[in-house]
Amino acid sequence: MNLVVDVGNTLVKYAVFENGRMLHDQNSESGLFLSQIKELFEQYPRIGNALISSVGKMDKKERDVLALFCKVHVLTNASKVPFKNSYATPQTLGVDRLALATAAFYHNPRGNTLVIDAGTCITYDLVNNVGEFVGGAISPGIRMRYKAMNQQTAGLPLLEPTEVLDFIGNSTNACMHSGVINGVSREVDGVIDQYRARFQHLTVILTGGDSHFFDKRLKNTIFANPKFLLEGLNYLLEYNKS
Ligand SMILES: Nc1ncnc2c1ncn2[C@@H]1O[C@H](COP(=O)(O)OP(=O)(O)O)[C@@H](O)[C@H]1O
Ligand SMILES: CC(C)(COP(=O)(O)O)[C@@H](O)C(=O)NCCC(=O)O
Repeated sequence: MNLVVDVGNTLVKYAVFENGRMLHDQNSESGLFLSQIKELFEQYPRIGNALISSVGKMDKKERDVLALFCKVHVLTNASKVPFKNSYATPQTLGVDRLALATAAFYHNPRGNTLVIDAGTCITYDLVNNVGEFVGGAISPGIRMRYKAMNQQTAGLPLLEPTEVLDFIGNSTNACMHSGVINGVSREVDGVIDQYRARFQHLTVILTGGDSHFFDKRLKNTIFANPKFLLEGLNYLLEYNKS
């Protein structure tokens, strides 16, 4: 059994796999993860290997505690990946994006795949039909846009994301929701169109904790897969075990 841990900039997500099948998955605020480890290993004592991917805050203590229970691998830019990495600065590429590209590669090995991950940031990652990660984009995430408007103005409140009824807002709150939610939907659709114009028969995967705020608004066809990154991590754990 494998345990994979994705430490993002907002949440820690983890999952237990056996023979490629996800048996359990959970979200946790970063401070809470440590207290959940013991319980997890009581429930799944056959976990033999764990892979940690972190672009957020996971300190050494958490890794050391995990290492008391099983063999721990840490995903780094030097880890083996099954695709060709053509990023010009592979040493600065987020390891979460390595996992997304790996999942794209295994799900669609001979096709062009764009993965959009709406988390703290929105990332776009393209793996082409010859198994090459070519890059993508990083843009501010949904909550980051709300926070930026609140923090960098004197008069705008901090809002929780919500459904937008019309793209024309008729109040401060409605205008902010339109700017963020309608704006992100337009951004994502526009970016997908750009990739479709360059890559034939493009498959688009949408994932990430904030994707549900705009997925229904997209005009492009996408496959929603909230567990895509965790699946990529399990592939990478198998690939790096030996
Ligand atoms: N328990 C939770 N605590 C905080 N945010 C949550 C929680 N459950 C879902 N979310 C949503 O998930 C988003 C984070 O998405 P995620 O893909 O986990 O980002 P990251 O990988 O950058 O940590 C948050 O912005 C929030 O809207
Ligand atoms: C872009 C990211 C901040 C996304 O992190 P997330 O929103 O998933 O928490 C992360 O992948 C990262 O720190 N990347 C390093 C820069 C790069 O990928 O080129």
